[in-house]
Amino acid sequence: MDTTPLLQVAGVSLEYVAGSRVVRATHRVSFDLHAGERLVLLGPSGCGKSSLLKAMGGFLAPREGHITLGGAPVTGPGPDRVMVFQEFDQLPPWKTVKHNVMFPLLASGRAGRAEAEQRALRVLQQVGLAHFADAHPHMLSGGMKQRVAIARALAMQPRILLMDEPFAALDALTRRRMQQELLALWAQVRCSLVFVTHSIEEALVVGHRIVLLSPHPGRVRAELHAHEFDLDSVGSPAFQAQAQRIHHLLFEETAQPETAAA
Ligand SMILES: Nc1ncnc2c1ncn2[C@@H]1O[C@H](COP(=O)(O)OP(=O)(O)OP(=O)(O)O)[C@@H](O)[C@H]1O
Repeated sequence: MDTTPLLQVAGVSLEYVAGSRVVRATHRVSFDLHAGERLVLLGPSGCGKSSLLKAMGGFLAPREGHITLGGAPVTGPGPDRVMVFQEFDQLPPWKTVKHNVMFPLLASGRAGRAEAEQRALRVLQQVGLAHFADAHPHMLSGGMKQRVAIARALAMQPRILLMDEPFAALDALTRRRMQQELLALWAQVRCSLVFVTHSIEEALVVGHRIVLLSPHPGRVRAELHAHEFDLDSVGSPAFQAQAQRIHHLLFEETAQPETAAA
């Protein structure tokens, strides 16, 4: 793995202004993302995980601190960073599955029609939905819709895939299967991934590294390695011990910020 960070989040505070009220979502958060790394942002509801993804996506400018991608400041959205959301309705319902996948390629000018179609069919094959290319989203299950959203993101061949609790609305079995599929897909494409969750187990399975955020406004409480864990290690003593440790760090209100390696 390259040692120069691909993305740097340095001392980033994020705020929302609603009338005269200012809501601070994160306070001086710093972490790096390396090329080909799977990084998880884990923390309780409201700690600013989604806000950090928005900022990395270029949709929210830091109030203080800065975000750089390949050494250049992030000043807005770009096709090098794509987002996958939790909601099943992120696919325009009037477009077929194939056209949903082709749309960002065409809209961003990344590909002409023939290449967009070719890429769409290839990624749909990768996510096991080649037979549903001409179906409309309402004909798909929640898991299938999320597969289309992932295919649409991967078709863009982004440098960074930003995923905001993509499996949180799925039943437990489907969620497990989707985690497995995501890891298999990642092994093929090896793009950099930032994955937001508030599930400790999911964080350990998906992440090479976990940035643990404290409650609102989010601060970095700890950084932990999770390279050694996958779906097969769920339930093992080492997995349980690391899950316990994270649980303790998340819920121990008096704990001081620390940097910890597993
Ligand atoms: N558009 C907005 N306007 C005002 N405040 C906002 C807005 N979006 C988020 N916030 C506030 O910023 C804080 C962080 O929200 P954010 O959604 O980033 O947290 P989160 O960790 O992703 O939460 P969850 O896990 O519940 O999705 C919260 O206090 C939230 O109320």
